[in-house]
Amino acid sequence: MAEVVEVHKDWIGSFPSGKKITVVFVIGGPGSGKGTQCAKIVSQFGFTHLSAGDLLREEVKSDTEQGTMIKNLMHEGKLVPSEIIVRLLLKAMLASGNDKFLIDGFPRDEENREAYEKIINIEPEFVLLIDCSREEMERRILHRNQGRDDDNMETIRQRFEVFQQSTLPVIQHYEKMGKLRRVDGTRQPDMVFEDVKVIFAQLNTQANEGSGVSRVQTNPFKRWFLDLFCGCFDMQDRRN
Ligand SMILES: Nc1ncnc2c1ncn2[C@@H]1O[C@H](COP(=O)(O)OP(=O)(O)O)[C@@H](O)[C@H]1O
Ligand SMILES: Nc1ccn([C@@H]2O[C@H](COP(=O)(O)OP(=O)(O)O)[C@@H](O)[C@H]2O)c(=O)n1
Repeated sequence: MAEVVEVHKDWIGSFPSGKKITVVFVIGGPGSGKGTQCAKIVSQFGFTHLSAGDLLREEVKSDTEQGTMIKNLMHEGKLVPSEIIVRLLLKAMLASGNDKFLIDGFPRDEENREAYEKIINIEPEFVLLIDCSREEMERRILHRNQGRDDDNMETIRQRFEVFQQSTLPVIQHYEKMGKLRRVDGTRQPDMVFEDVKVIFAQLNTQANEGSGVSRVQTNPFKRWFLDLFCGCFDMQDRRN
């Protein structure tokens, strides 16, 4: 008789053990340009972009009780329970097959962060904060024209409130850990990306240094000096 294996109903899956998974959180006020910068990061650095807001909007389309609950909370500019968003993130991460993730619009509060640590628990490499003035964010949202139910003055006010009250403690947490990377998001998108690029390029350098790639290969000057030095002593095969 076949053995009956009871699978826990909430089980989503897990990453293969030993595989290095890179996570970067992207946070900022509503309309600060998170989605805009994430699109640029994806095309240049090969990350999978997961927008917490987009995953929730997708869930709203499913005609379920949970979908209706999420729809109402988003319409009011309030946060959806953390466990829901963390499970949606994990599902999307596993489905992507990638190992580099940009998680946009998350964590929005300490509860989000704790649920992530409990369920996914992959330490972010760093947290990119896009800084922008409230007036500029408001102007951008009101011109966004994506037909979003929450892009109206009353909901925008509540979303700013949530950012001030709930997201700032998360920012302070990562700042204390030395993980916060702040960029000035009030400038044109390409100008903002110039700074973002420098931050992500450092991540690539760290990865090379931590992998089997020779450190010497990452620095052309060192490479040139060692070639010269080794050439003098006929050490061509031992230089790395
Ligand atoms: N640096 C920028 N300067 C001017 N407009 C921007 C900039 N970044 C984004 N936008 C525009 O502002 C709106 C909000 O940007 P978006 O990336 O959707 O923000 P978020 O994901 O943070 O809510 C969009 O219409 C976008 O095209
Ligand atoms: N971690 C998250 C992210 C978004 N959300 C909900 O999704 C809404 C839209 O988030 P978003 O990231 O798409 O948009 P912005 O407010 O950043 O423009 C928020 O106002 C929340 O209602 C959430 O509850 N929890």
